Amino acid sequence: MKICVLGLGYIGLPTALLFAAHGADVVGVDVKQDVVDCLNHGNLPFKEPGIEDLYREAKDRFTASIEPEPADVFLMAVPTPLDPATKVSNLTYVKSAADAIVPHLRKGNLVILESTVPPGTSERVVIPRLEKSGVRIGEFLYAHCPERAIPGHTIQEMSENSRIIGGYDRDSIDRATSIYQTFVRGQIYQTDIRTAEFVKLMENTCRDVNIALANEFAQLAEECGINVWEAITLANKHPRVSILNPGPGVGGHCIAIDPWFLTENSTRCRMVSTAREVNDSMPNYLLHIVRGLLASVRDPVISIFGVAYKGNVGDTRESPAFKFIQLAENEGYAIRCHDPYVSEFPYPLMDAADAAAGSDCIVVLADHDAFRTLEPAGLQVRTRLVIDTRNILDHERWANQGFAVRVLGDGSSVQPVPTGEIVPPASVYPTDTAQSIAPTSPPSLTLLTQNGREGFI
Ligand SMILES: NC(=O)c1ccc[n+]([C@@H]2O[C@H](COP(=O)([O-])OP(=O)(O)OC[C@H]3O[C@@H](n4cnc5c(N)ncnc54)[C@H](O)[C@@H]3O)[C@@H](O)[C@H]2O)c1
Ligand SMILES: CC(=O)N[C@@H]1[C@@H](OP(=O)(O)OP(=O)(O)OC[C@H]2O[C@@H](n3ccc(=O)[nH]c3=O)[C@H](O)[C@@H]2O)O[C@H](CO)[C@@H](O)[C@@H]1O
Repeated sequence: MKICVLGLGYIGLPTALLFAAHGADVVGVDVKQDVVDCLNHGNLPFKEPGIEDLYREAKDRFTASIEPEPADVFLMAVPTPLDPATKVSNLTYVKSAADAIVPHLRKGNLVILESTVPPGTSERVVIPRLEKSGVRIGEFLYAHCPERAIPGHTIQEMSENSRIIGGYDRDSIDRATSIYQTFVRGQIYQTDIRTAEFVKLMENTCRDVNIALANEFAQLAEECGINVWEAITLANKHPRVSILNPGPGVGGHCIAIDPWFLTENSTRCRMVSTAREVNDSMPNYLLHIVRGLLASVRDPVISIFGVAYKGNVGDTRESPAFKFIQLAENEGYAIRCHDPYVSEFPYPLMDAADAAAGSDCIVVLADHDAFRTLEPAGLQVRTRLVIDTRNILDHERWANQGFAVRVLGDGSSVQPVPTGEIVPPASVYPTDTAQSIAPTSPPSLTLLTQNGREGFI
């Protein structure tokens, strides 16, 4: 069996390699020549746990190309971004991938769309484009098989998660099921195309709404003068309550985007868009906290630790860091960034010591494991203040080094501690040096447990 996978990004590449490692001949197609060259030279274009081992297993049956080739199965895993101005899905890449399949489409072929799309996209947009080949739907098979794997555990989850397969007809569903069964060990659930499109969006919208609730609880807890992390831990002891974690906002290529796909053709949705607004406003709320704490500091410098959209990934797509930096710069704060997982970012990335040098406030935005054990002893800051938006630092360790620790969602008061002797280095870059930016008294450590997550009862 030959499979042609269009789009060799975070989803398409691991999927292509899994098919190849399980016996299919796979040609992976990407419009980016550097991605194709990178793979054909035996290198991988991004990091993800387990991908090197998978590549070694798959490489004899995998080649990369800039152009699609005739195949038994065509699988599209191309981007489906959101237009930031209109909050409407941008289907350009899906359309161009479908058009690229057209010259090669034959009777009996199966076309699979893995990209996340608004309900109805397959029937209204993709299938009619594929039919321009002269082969009618029914003569070729079609399925929408949305991906559910979570970045950071993509390869493990691609094999172990259950999957939804929505097919045009019985043949489409059965054929797609048998192909995924080559490597999927989770249950496969079958349905129609539009339901599969809808289910994927419901899953991510559900998570977004629940994170928004946690973010609102964090703000309410601060008003009440209590610690939301302890409160969530206790509330989650209820057998039917499972509150998520607050944070600096929701990023990534999925959860910050997909709820808009669900609602773009509806006039009825209030909860979904309100949740988006709550999560999108978290960088504003965070800056409000910073502003209060640094009110008396002249020429304030903020050091951001963690610009990735979440912990332990190098992906910065839709990261709340972008909005926080933009807002802070607009108010005259100088920004210095550190992220041990990210290699490319529109702002210069520094090591922890350089990023903290002369800083008035370290703001932890991403919950990288590396930050849990971060040693503050050598950091030459000007004001000993750290804001932990993820409740992941070892607060006692920071407090022992004289830092005031402000935890998002903890309403106890915190006073920054000026060191008096440290000045910011001349290298603190002015506010306009980013090349471009995407569209985008001593600390009151009232946490009752280490990181306040478990065990206080
Ligand atoms: N990243 C995730 O964790 C995740 C999880 C579930 C679903 N999804 C969905 O999967 C889809 C792909 O996401 P991703 O994160 O892999 O995107 P990505 O940006 O990492 O990769 C997409 C790749 O497709 C290539 N491409 C664009 N147009 C093409 C074309 N016409 N032909 C061939 N290649 C083309 C791009 O150059 C890029 O390398 C999106 O719809 C996304 O919402 C992503
Ligand atoms: C339903 C679901 O699980 N879908 C997953 C999701 O993957 P993801 O990596 O985007 O998801 P998250 O890990 O939730 O991160 C999103 C953002 O929310 C922040 N966050 C998270 C939890 C929390 O309690 N508090 C927070 O503030 C976090 O920091 C980050 O910014 O979409 C993929 C593509 O569709 C899916 O395939 C994948 O299954």
